[in-house]
Amino acid sequence: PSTNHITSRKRKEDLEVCHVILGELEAHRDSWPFLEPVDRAKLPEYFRVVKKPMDFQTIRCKLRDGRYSCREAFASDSRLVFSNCLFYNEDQSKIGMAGHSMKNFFEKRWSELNR
Ligand SMILES: CO[C@H](O)CCc1ccc(O)cc1
Repeated sequence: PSTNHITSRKRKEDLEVCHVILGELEAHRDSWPFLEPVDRAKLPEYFRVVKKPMDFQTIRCKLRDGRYSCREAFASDSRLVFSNCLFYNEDQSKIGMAGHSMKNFFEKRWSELNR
């Protein structure tokens, strides 16, 4: 089969993995700080320090709009959610602890689905 046939099957497999993981991230009990973009009106200073804000709703829209070329691009945005959180919040804060929990959950599931 031609290479683009292979790449399109690989791309379909990649997108399925992303849908599975994103669904689990959204359903996780500790996902609450990350479900929607940080509110620029409520927290303007957040956008002065966090250069690349990211959240699960934005990732869902990008996935739906076919804006992830491969599973690694999806993983990169997912990891951005957690690195932003741990940059902005103390480790022992409620949101900091949620960030650690979600990062650990993501990396565990990511390694399981990419074995
Ligand atoms: C994903 O949430 C962001 O890290 C902002 C966290 C935050 C929001 C309100 C506050 O009073 C403090 C931290």
